[in-house]
Amino acid sequence: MAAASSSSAPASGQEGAKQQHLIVVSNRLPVTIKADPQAEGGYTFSLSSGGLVSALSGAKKTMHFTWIGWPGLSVPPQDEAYIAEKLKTDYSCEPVWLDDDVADAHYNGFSNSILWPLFHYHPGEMSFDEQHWLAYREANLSFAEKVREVVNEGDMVWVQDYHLMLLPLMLRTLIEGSSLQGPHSRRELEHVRHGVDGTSFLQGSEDLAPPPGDPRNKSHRGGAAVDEKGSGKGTADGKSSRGAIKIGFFLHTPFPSSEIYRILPVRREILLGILHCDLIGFHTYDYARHFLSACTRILGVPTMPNGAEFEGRYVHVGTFPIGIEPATFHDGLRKDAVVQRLKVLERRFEGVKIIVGVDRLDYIKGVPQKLHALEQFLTDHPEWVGKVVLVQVAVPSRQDVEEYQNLRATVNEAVGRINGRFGTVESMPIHFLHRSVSFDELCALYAVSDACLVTSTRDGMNLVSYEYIACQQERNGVMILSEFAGAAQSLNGSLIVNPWDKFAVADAIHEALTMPSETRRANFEKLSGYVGKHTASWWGSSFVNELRKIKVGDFPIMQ
Ligand SMILES: O=P(O)(O)OC[C@H]1O[C@H](O[C@H]2O[C@H](CO)[C@@H](O)[C@H](O)[C@H]2O)[C@H](O)[C@@H](O)[C@@H]1O
Ligand SMILES: O=c1ccn([C@@H]2O[C@H](COP(=O)(O)OP(=O)(O)O)[C@@H](O)[C@H]2O)c(=O)[nH]1
Repeated sequence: MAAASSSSAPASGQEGAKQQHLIVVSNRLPVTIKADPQAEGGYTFSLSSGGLVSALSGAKKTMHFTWIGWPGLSVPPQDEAYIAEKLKTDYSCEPVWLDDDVADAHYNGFSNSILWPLFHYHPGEMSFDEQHWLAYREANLSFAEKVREVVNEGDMVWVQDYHLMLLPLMLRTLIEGSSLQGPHSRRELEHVRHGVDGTSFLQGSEDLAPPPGDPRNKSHRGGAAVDEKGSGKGTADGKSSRGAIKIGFFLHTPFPSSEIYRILPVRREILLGILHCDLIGFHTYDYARHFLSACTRILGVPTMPNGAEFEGRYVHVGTFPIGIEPATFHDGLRKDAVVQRLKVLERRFEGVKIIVGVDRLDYIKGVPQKLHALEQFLTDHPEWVGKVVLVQVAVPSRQDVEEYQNLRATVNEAVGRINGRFGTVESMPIHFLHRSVSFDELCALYAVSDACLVTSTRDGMNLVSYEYIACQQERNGVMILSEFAGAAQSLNGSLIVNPWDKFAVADAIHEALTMPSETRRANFEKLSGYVGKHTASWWGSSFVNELRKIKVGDFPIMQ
């Protein structure tokens, strides 16, 4: 652990003593850094917008706060200190530097080609590769070492998302020097800890090292050694101080049914990784239930509806549905530029109904399903041809991963075919934008649209649906929402659809376009009430307050 003076926490004084230190750890830092020879120090820095940044703005005001993450670029070693200093001073951030190949295999490899498809029920897209697993382990270890540098006893560490599922386990072992003796850990921790040559991210725990010649040393779960830095610095300072820090974890994606989850070759290791938390959060009750049932079936861990007993501790499990800051969109809609843009769009589409779609171009977003449903709708209702358009923003995403390149070709083909079939010289049914749009353009697009269509085949939450509602005060447009998005559990007042049923989605499009204004108003009131209350900052403070309240060693249910 850090000496108090090396942490960004106040070293002493009354305020420092009172304020609790919250350390948020996410794969990416919320700061965009760009090399710019004209800028002071050779780099520009800007705070990214996004759910997590808004969600934590409340906590930042009342707590001492540090954000740890990968800065998203590699720089010459001599520039690292300048960037780190700037991040610390201006943004309370601490960078984790990763080698390019480790960053690539961790993010594009294990995170986005293994965990992402599996967690979104696409096992066919999953390509397990032992080098990716090793990079995942190595990157998680680099994050753990950075946390160890800044953390102090009594701090809360909040780990974000599927990129960092081994981190809680590594923090317990590196920082607290405990928890390696339990019956569940003994076997699988070896797989996380030991490489082909038996090197470990810990020293001094040789009791768990596979003996030389042990076949596990050749297992895909072992593999290349953690580098010198990792193996050398990992000693837990000889301390055994369970409960010295509180650890929370939040998963932004779905947690799949255990029948899907158990496909993962390292299924035990990943579960053990997060079971070393005090609090684990999910967007929905279903995801929490799937996680608990995976723990029981795969690890034999005793569970209750709100937690699991793991190695003498109670791991609390809860649902914390994320939200947005609607005020940001309300303010956006008042901007002159947005008001003007809205007028232009209204004139351009006079007499035409607009359906908006905004998705990263990801196979989980069900864009082909959306296009097929629109095609079905225009086939069933030719009277609407020329009177309705789908404006589909498809934000390029993860273009280094093969499945995303294939998806782009599929979607391009479908757009071309449908526009070719239903288009006229005057109008095309689909306006397809394969790029991101500015915040102002997004506000205007949401506000001008009569319906929003979300057809994700799986989606942790889906914030686009919240943002659309935040922009519908005037128009009271209709939200058509996939039952497979986490948002469907909360957004009562939407038309809920099965995106795999193109006839049902086509019917919902018709219902949306012909819905009486009183019904739209009543639905909007319900939706807007929910979005206005369950904001991003509400989410952030709910989780942090829950973590703060937990007493380590408490067994609330099982006592
Ligand atoms: O930017 P990427 O690394 O490609 O990741 C994509 C997005 O992942 C996260 O989204 C997830 O979290 C959302 C908020 O909890 C949730 O609504 C959505 O269903 C998840 O997919 C992240 O929050 C986004 O910023 C990333 O763009
Ligand atoms: O050009 C765009 C269009 C949208 N978004 C934002 O991307 C986020 C998408 O979040 P969501 O939860 O719907 O899905 P995710 O992409 O995180 O899986 C929303 O906040 C959008 O406003 C964006 O960054 N650029």
